[in-house]
Amino acid sequence: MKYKAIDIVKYYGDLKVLDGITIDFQPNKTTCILGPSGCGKTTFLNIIAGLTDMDSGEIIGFENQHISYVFQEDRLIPWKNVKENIGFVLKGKMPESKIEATINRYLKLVNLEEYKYYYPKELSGGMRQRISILRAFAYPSNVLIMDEPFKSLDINNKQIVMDFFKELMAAKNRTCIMVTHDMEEAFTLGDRIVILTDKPTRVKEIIEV
Ligand SMILES: Nc1ncnc2c1ncn2[C@@H]1O[C@H](COP(=O)(O)OP(=O)(O)OP(=O)(O)O)[C@@H](O)[C@H]1O
Repeated sequence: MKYKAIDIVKYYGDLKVLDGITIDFQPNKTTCILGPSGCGKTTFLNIIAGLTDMDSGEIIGFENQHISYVFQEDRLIPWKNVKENIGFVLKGKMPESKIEATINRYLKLVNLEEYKYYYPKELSGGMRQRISILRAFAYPSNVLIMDEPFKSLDINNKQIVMDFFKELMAAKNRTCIMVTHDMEEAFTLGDRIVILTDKPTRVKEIIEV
């Protein structure tokens, strides 16, 4: 499967946010997108995910794909426990009988089995973000979109969650597109790094790691 964004242009009113962004995404690899705050990274991810319309350009390969999206802050449902939060996205995606086993397998992979019946408010920020990432991986998607998933974490938790992300990427083939503003994070996790400029937002450089 080829995943491409070709010459994407996006305006919000008179503001030209994206000025012809072209990127090839390598299948089953991680592409990190780096750029200054407000340059349009989230907008670009939303266009790929089909959540935001573009003014011109072409998105190839993402249509009819199962996409998992991890947002900057965890989007766990507060009144559901860990098991229910993961089970919720798996419902209808696999036989009911497989759901519990899938949840157990993923929780075990990250040593969070004992938190299965905890509610989000009973978990640390790092644990909640790990569950969000875990949920994205448990969902049978082939594309994983992540918008600064480590942003809200302190330095210790960030390292834990980044290691965990690498473990999950190694365990399962996914094409991952991750936005970050942290160069070190991009070099640690990315196979390809795309650097965007600001005003107008274009691709400045593509680095193969
Ligand atoms: N729905 C919207 N309507 C109007 N303007 C918007 C909308 N969403 C974003 N913008 C503007 O578009 C620009 C890009 O926003 P976007 O959130 O995509 O940038 P970003 O690079 O992800 O920012 P950050 O790094 O701070 O998260 C900003 O100037 C923002 O104010």
